[in-house]
Amino acid sequence: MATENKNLSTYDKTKIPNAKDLRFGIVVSEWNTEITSALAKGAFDALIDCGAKAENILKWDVPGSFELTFGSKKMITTQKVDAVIAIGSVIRGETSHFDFVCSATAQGIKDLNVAYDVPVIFCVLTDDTMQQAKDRSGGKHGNKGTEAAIVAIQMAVLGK
Ligand SMILES: Nc1c(NC[C@H](O)[C@H](O)[C@H](O)CO)[nH]c(=O)[nH]c1=O
Ligand SMILES: CC(=O)[C@@H](O)COP(=O)(O)O
Repeated sequence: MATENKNLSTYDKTKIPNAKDLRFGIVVSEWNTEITSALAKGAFDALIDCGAKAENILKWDVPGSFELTFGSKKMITTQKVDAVIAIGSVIRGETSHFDFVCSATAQGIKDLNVAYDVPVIFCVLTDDTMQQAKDRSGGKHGNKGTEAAIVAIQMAVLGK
């Protein structure tokens, strides 16, 4: 289902585990900070709405989406967190650099989920235009940060 047919911000709180005892890391890329800041707010607000304590949410910034893998690994290996949300916004430019950044970031985050026992949630927008990014970070399609927060809670309690 394409995003245009699914609002990214809708969730049924009665079906989400309470996050009061969970600790979260949020690693945020500074590229396209207008977008990534909105995604991070959406994620933070949703975690709080689902019972998480503000003092149990640790936020780090990294330069770009390519650095999300290292930043998330550092978070996992040095901090006590039950899940990490990796937030980025990659917007296509004139060259193929977009493809390399998107692929490397997706593969890197996937690799972390294989190598470690802490879920890392892929909250990286990969858009052709700034408008598409705005639409998915609090615009007409909702906020992918909200969606990522709900996934983080669900994955943090999986198997427990
Ligand atoms: N063009 C975008 C980038 N590029 C920067 C890379 O992510 C990386 O920081 C650099 O290659 C140094 O390693 N990053 C984004 O997050 N979004 C972009 O649109
Ligand atoms: C995703 C990118 O790295 C891209 O925004 C860089 O732009 P360009 O391909 O025009 O150098």
